[in-house]
Amino acid sequence: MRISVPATSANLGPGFDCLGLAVSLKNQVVIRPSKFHSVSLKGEGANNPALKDNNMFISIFNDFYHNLSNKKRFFRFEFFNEIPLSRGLGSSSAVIVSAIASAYAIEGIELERDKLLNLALAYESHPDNITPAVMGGFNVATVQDNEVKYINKHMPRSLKAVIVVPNRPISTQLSRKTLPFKYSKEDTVFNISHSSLLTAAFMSENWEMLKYASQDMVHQKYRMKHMPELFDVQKTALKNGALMSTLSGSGSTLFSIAYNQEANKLEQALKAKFPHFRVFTLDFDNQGVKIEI
Ligand SMILES: Nc1ncnc2c1ncn2[C@@H]1O[C@H](COP(=O)(O)OP(=O)(O)O)[C@@H](O)[C@H]1O
Ligand SMILES: N[C@@H](CCOP(=O)(O)O)C(=O)O
Repeated sequence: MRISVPATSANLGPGFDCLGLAVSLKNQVVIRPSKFHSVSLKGEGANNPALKDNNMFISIFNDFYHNLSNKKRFFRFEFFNEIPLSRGLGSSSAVIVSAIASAYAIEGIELERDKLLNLALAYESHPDNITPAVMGGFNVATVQDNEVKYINKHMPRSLKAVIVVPNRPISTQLSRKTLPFKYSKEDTVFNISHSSLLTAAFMSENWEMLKYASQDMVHQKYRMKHMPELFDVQKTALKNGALMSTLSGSGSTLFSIAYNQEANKLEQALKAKFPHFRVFTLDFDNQGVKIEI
C-alpha cells in the first residue's frame, strides 16, 4: 500500500489558525506486511536518527492499527519524504494524516475524509494544516464542538507557489509560545478584516487583491524578528512579481504566490539574493491525501 500527503502552508498572513492550502511537495510511504519490523527513510530527515528510532508516523500508525485489528503483524515502512521538517510546511500534519489513513487502509476499513480530519484533530489542535493535508486546495477552517468546520476550494493551474526554505528549523510548539498573550482591539480588527478579505479574494479568484489582504498583525512580525532576513525575503518576493508573500505556518519558510508567467523570474531573483536558502517553484495540490492499495 502506498500513501502520499501534500505539504501545506498555513495562516497565509492574517488567517492565523484558520487558513491554509496544499502544495505539490509530498511525503510518501509504502507499507508492506513483513516477518519483522523494519524502516527505510529517504529524502528529508533521512539523516535524523530520531526518525528511525522514535518515529511519530509509526507510533500513531501502531495506536490506530492495534485498536482496529486483533492481529499481531509486522510491517516494513519505506518513507520517501519531500517535506522539510519544522520549516512551516506542515510536516507534522502530513505524518499524522498519513499514519491514521494508512492504519485504516491496511485493515481494509473505509475512512471518509471528514472522519480522518476529525481523528487528526486529536493530534494537531489547529485545523489550518490538517484540513489542506486531507482535502488539498485552499481551505478556511475552524473547530467547533471538537469538529473541524471547513470550506474548501480548488486552486487554479494559472498560479504557482514559490517557497524559500531556510536552513534553520523552527518548532511550531515553541514558536507559538513567543506570541503575545493578548492583542489590542486595533490589531484584532485589522486581522479580522484582512483575513475576511483574503478569503473572499481566494473564493472569487481576485488575485490582485492578495497583496493588500495578506497583511497580518498577530504573528508574523513576532516570529520573523527571530530571523530578520525573512523580512528581506518577503520584500524581494513582493518586488519581483509575488502576488502575496507570507510566513508559512510558524516558519521558517517564506511562501509566495505568483502567476505562472512570473514564477520563474521570482524564483531566479530569490535564488540570486539568498543563495544559502533553498528555493522551490511548486504547483498547488488539489487532491490531498491519496491512497493506492
Ligand atoms: N517525515 C517525518 N517522519 C516522522 N516525524 C516527522 C516527520 N516530519 C515531521 N515529523 C515530526 O514533526 C516534528 C515537526 O513538527 P512541527 O514543529 O509542527 O513542524 P512543521 O511546521 O514542519 O509541521 C518533527 O520534529 C518530528 O517529530
Ligand atoms: N497556525 C499554526 C500553523 C503552524 O504550521 P506549521 O506548518 O509551522 O506547523 C501556527 O501558526 O502556529
